[in-house]
Order: sequence, then structure tokens, then C-alpha cells
Amino acid sequence: MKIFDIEQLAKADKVTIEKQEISSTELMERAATLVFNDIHSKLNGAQIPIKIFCGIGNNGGDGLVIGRLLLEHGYQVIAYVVNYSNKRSQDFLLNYDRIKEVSNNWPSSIKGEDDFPEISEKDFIIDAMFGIGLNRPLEDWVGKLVRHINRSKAFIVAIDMPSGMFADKMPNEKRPAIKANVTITFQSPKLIFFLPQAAEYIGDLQVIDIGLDREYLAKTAVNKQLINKPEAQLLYKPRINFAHKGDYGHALIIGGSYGKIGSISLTAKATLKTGAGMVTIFSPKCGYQILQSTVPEAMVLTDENEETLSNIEFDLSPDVICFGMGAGTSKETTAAFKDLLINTKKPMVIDADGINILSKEKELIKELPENTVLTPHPGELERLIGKWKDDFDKLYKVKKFSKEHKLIVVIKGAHTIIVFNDDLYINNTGNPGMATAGSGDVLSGVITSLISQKYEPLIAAVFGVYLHGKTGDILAEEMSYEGLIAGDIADNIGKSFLDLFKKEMQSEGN
Ligand SMILES: NC(=O)C1=CN([C@@H]2O[C@H](COP(=O)(O)OP(=O)(O)OC[C@H]3O[C@@H](n4cnc5c(N)ncnc54)[C@H](O)[C@@H]3O)[C@@H](O)[C@H]2O)[C@@H](O)CC1
Ligand SMILES: [K+]
Repeated sequence: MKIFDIEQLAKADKVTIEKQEISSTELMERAATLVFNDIHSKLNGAQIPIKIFCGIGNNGGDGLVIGRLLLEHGYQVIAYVVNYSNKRSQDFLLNYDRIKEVSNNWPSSIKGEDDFPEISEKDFIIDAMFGIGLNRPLEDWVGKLVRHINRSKAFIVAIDMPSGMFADKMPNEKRPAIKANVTITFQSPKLIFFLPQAAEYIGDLQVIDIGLDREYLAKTAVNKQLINKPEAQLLYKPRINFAHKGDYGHALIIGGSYGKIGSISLTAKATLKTGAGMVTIFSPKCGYQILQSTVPEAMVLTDENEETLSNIEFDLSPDVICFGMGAGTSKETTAAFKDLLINTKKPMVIDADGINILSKEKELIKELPENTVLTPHPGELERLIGKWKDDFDKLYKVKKFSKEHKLIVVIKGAHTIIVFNDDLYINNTGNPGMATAGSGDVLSGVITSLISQKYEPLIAAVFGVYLHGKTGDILAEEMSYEGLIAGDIADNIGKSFLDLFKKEMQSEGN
């Protein structure tokens, strides 16, 4: 799914109004009716106090339409107009008149702190103060109202965006924004919704298709994509009949140290389970027996050193090399990694201590082959590119790093983001159950495996992250978040392939 910029969305509204020959009021009615339908289906007529905070622009207009529809369906609604400016939008004014027609309780106006209503924990709040039109800091008293609403602990549904949130700046103490339980957004999610620092403001995200002009949406180029099943399906390369294991490549997994052999064992297993034709593991000597018994399908080569890697020599020609899991960052391992980089120019995936070594020995970064995939978790990323001010600054720095070194960076997190040049691919699978030891080692194996099967490294990273997360989602349903461990993900990657083309269950009666 494309993720559009705010300007593109505003343009899409305009184009839609022209091409569908509808008024902006009709488009607002359409959008707000869809939100109403959703809320109505969940509340199902429940007589709970609903308080709607409306701005004076079109986001406020949405709030008034939702309020009118709720009143017409017998809900208890109080609408407030947050009077932060005198510049009311046309569609706000029109809908202000319309809501008066269905209720004697006219919307009351909030002009300052004295007008703040009491909000109980049991209230249901609809936040329609600001949407994508917010373009300057909130006035002091409006910020206070936002904090007042947040403090209430009431259930909050934000329309289009949590009010106070800018599309390109993180909320913070000085820049307050509504902390919604649910954000219902129109047509396209906004990038900020997927950044970790915004998570506590967004709550559960729902995207509503309000029927903006298909042609405009299809033609307009974006550099941000959300990866769901339809996008992942397009990345899959079907297998041919009569294939043999050579067709799916030979992956070499290098890493491990005394006490950390499990990491490469997980990576190797995931590489095989994702479909690589052959896997060889290179580890310190102490890994030999463990690896031969835990991953019998893989071949094992060992370093002359017992406990850490010191000299990575092999007499084979792998299609891809994955380096770093459990390797440590000792002097000798660093030297061995350096030799490996200088002597081989195979496609590479670098994880964990591989990234830590690159962070310490920055000149080694230029030895990485173009399109190498790096898979840092936040701590590793910070060591690699330095501290960032906020998540936007982080993305800026990673894009710069990617362009400068021609590398693909997989920023691991709740929504893992794959960065290549200025392009962002935001993954939408995965769950908190996957925050478990070794989950990253498995991901490296999945990506390595796809490269070995001749997927382009960027596609391998995007598709691999999707499959890894999807497997976690399928397993969490079977075994809970708590019960899920990395080995389960490695063992069950096949389920995410099966799921790719599985027909969704028809609802009963269909
Ligand atoms: N344009 C359309 O056709 C549609 C728009 N829709 C809604 O319209 C919203 C955008 O509406 P608007 O562009 O009117 O903007 P908003 O309603 O988000 O903001 C209201 C207005 O306040 C002003 N403003 C910005 N920052 C301010 C501040 N800090 N203090 C005081 N005033 C400030 C701006 O001039 C802005 O136009 C969307 O988020 C969505 O909710 C939906 O109804 C769908 C259709
Ligand atoms: K809002």
C-alpha cells in the first residue's frame, strides 16, 4: 500500500471532487459516514456518553457529521467546538447548521481553560480537532485541552490524525498530541504512524478507503510503501518443476563463539527452512558437534580456533554469505572479518556482531559489496550511525548512510523499516511475541536464504521481513505471544509461504 505525503492527499481530495463531480461537503459526508458505520458497529447502540471535540476546519466538520449520525441513531452525544480560530471552513459551517437540526443540544463552544468539560474514564471521546491541516504549534490553552483529554483515561478515537500531531514532527512534552486508543485515518496511513515514538499516540490503526480517485492514487509516485500480503504476493517467485538443489543456491553462514553457537544454529535452520538449496556453517571449533546435531542438513566447517573466529578460510563458492550472529568483536574476529571482506565479493547479509565490528572499524564499511543487507536492532543501529534526535532524524540518517555506502538497511522494530536510498518499505506483520532471543538470527537466515534463491537483495530484505513477521503472527495464534520462541519461527517459516496464497476463510453464510 502506498503511503502518501500530506500534500499528495490534499491534492487527491481535490482531484476526486473534480473527477467524481461531487462537492467537498459530499466527500466529507462520505468519509465521516464510513467512520460512523465503524463506530456504530462497535458500540452497537450502547448508551455511553460520547463527547466529540471538533475543530473549526474540515477535521471538525468530520466530527460534526459523525455527531449528527450518532444522534440520529439514538446515541448520547455532546459535541464541543474548540474555538481556536475564527476561520471556520465552509464545510464545517454547513455541518454546524445540520447538526443543530437533529438536536436541541447545540454544540457548546470551548474558548479557553474555563470552558473545559469534565471527562470521565467512562466517556467515549471522538477527537476531531485537527487533522492533516495542522501547520503551526497549538496555542497554549489548546495544548492544555489536549493534555486534559489525555489525562481523563477515557477511550479516545482520533479522526484522521491524533490532534496536535504533525505529519513530520514527533509529539513531545512541549508539542502535545492526543493519545488515541484508535486512530481512524482516511485513504492512506501517514508515515509517522509507523514510527516507534508515535506508537503511544496512534493506538490501533484503521485505514478507511474513502474512494479517492483511483487513477490519481495509482499514478502518483511515492517513496514509502506499507508491505502487507498483496505486496508480498507480488514478490514471491514460484518454484519450477524439475528443480534441483543447485537452483536454490548455497548459503554460507559465518558466526558463533563459545556459548553462542545457538545463534548460528538458528540462522542456518531458518536459511534451510526458507528454501536455500544448501547451507554451510563456518564456526569456531567448539561449534562442530552442536551444529552437526542441531542442524544435520547443513555442512559445518570450523575455524582453527576453539572458541572464536580467527581465520575464515573455505574452499567453496557460496551464492551469499551471512556474517555476524554470536561472533563477538574480539581483535582476532575483527581481523578475520576484515580479511573476509577484502577477499570475497559475494552478496552479503551482516547482522549483530558483524554490525558492531563495522561500527568500531568504520573504514571496513567501504569494503562491503554494493547492496549488502544490514539488519541492526536499535542499539546496533545507534552504534553504526550515531545518536538521533527523533525517529524522523533516524530515518534521515539511515537514508544518508544507505546512499553513501549503497547498502540496504533493515531497521528492526515493531514495524521493521527497510531503507534503500530514499525509499522506505514498512513492514506490517509481526507482533510483541517476536521480541524474544534469537528472533533476529532467524530473520538473517530468512533474508540470506532468499538471496541464495536469486531474489534481489532488496526484495529479499522486504519479503524476508514480511515472511518472518507473518510466521510470528500465525504462531502467536497457536501458541500465544509468551509461548513463542525463535526456534518456532525458524521451524515454521513454511506456514507463511502457504498463507501467501491461501484463500481467506469465507464468513459464515457466504
Ligand atoms: N478535503 C477533503 O475533501 C476532505 C477532508 N477531510 C478532513 O479534513 C481534514 C483536513 O482539514 P483542514 O485542511 O480544514 O484542516 P484541519 O481541520 O486539520 O485543521 C483546521 C485548520 O486550522 C488551521 N490551523 C492549523 N494549525 C493551527 C493551529 N495550531 N492553531 C490554529 N489553527 C490552526 C489551518 O488553517 C487548518 O486549515 C482532514 O484531516 C480530514 O479529517 C475529510 O472530510 C475527507 C475529505
Ligand atoms: K483528529
